[in-house]
Amino acid sequence: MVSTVGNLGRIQPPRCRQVATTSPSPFAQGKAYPGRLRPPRGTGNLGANPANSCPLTPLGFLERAATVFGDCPSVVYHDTVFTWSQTHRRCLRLASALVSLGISRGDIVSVLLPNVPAMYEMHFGVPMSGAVLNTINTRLDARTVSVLLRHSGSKLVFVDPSCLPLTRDALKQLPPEHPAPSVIPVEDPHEKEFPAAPPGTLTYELLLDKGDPEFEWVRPASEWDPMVLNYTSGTTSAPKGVVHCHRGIFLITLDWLVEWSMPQRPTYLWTLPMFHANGWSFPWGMAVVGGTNVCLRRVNAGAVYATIARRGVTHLCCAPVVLNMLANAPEGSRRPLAGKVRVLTAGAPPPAAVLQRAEAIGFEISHGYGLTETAGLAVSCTWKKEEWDTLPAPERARIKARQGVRTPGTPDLDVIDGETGRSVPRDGSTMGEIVLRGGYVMLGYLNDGEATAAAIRDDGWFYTGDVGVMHLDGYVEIRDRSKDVIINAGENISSVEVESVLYGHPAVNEAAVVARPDELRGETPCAFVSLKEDAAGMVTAADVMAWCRERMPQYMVPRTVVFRAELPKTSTGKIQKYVLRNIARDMGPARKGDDRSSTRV
Ligand SMILES: Nc1ncnc2c1ncn2[C@@H]1O[C@H](COP(=O)(O)OP(=O)(O)OP(=O)(O)O)[C@@H](O)[C@H]1O
Repeated sequence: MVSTVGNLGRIQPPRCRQVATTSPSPFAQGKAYPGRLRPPRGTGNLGANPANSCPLTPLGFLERAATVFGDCPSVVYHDTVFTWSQTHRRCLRLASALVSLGISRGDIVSVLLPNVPAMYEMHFGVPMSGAVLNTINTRLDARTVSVLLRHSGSKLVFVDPSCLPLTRDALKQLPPEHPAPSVIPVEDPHEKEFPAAPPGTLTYELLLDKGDPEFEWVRPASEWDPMVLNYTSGTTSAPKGVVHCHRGIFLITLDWLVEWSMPQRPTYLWTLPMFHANGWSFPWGMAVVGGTNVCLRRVNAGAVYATIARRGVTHLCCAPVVLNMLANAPEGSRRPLAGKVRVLTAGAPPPAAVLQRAEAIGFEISHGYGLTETAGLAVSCTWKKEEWDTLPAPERARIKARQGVRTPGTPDLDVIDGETGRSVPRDGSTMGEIVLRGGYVMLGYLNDGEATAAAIRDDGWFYTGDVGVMHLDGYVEIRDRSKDVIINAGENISSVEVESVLYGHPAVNEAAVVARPDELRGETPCAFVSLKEDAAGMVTAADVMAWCRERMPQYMVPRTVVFRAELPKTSTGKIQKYVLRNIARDMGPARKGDDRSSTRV
């Protein structure tokens, strides 16, 4: 059992590709990596020195925001509005109060909160105490929360009133010898349904009252010090504990402000849960640009459209499932967009049809790709305005559905053949594993050296486990997760490609394609489909197959179509393909003639 993440930290720099040089570098004697730091003495000793080697950390963004944007709104929730100088002081109070509770450098502090102001403050206040922030997905079940609390050795948990029963159940499931973390409730005066904490309870606001707003926050001793611990979504296996350091978070935060051309003082709507890979680094990013963080406890189409209109939202991030919800929202809950709303979507493949529908409503969409292990998005479908803006809408959407190129902060990205380790040809069809390297790749998985070594290999690449192709223009496109590829008589079928055709069907709301065992061909595609409300019962499996047959090679056409009212999703909104795969497997091998039958499970 651990209570700190001291076992992760600075590792050997990877062996990167060397650039051939013909003349000796004038800086040959400088140090490539900070070793023992000395003050510079003459030109022969250039390199790292105490003035250029102070640890990079995103925490300093807050102090700067208080100076530059002090009176501007920082966090908005219902009728509560904080300014940047208030947020700065509240985070210092939080940090100092944690220290006075005995929290020290490297301890884990967990958080079970939706997107409320306290959740925003945790992203600064917790690491400013020297602790490591662990945001836990509020939609998990008690058993999983218990596993995570035990695995992380968390010392303290901040809990939303809606998650208190869940937390109590989770704590009950901890083994008797495991020290239970202290629980601090975070009350929400805007939600009348939650009873007030019993008198004498140390709540979040009472804790802040005890804190010192002038606190000298605990700076990292090294930029490699762990700062956050995030568990993966558990789409393919049990969630893994990903640890990131100050340096990595600093780099990815600035990277995305550049890549998304973020202006000063945006109005940013929190539709993406901050517990999901720290909201792709935008909690820290908003402090850089003095944005207004508009918090939303519950995300549904009506609330999102209403908040966009009321607050003049300019930016939001969301998974494709939320984009689909906004695009398919019935007229009643949709409102016309008064201004430009820029949306960044990632987390799962966004079908071209969904992108097209959302853009038709007026959203300006960017698409990125990343993993919990990369602290956010490492790849972006960077838009070539002059070249692509004039294309017809379906073509634009098809191009935008590709995951794209490395962001400015990603030094290297490739798609490689698993056996030879060589780059696949740029032909848009040869599949390989997507690999990358960059300063924000995780330190590793907490207490899991084996999984860390499998993901970060001696060849200097981080292996994503995603299967993709490289297009002629250097843009990458995901074809599947390695576990989701369907192998049909030796031919690889990308489930994502089949899904994107299904999403084009006017009656389809959601679609997921998995492998079903097949007597003759090994595996065949099995499509699970939910229909839009007004199309329920109007479409048959044969209709769906006919739609596919007209748009893809015969071997890719689903041999089985299963209609469901809703598809099972992970707590981060990803369709749980392993659940569907089990259903398809339990259906038994597909036999000749099955493709004429309509299936309803
Ligand atoms: N734009 C995108 N297009 C396609 N897939 C994406 C995109 N962005 C992210 N993904 C998928 O999400 C994965 C990263 O998700 P995350 O880190 O939340 O955990 P998970 O991989 O879903 O869970 P686990 O690793 O526990 O199975 C990527 O490996 C990729 O498969």
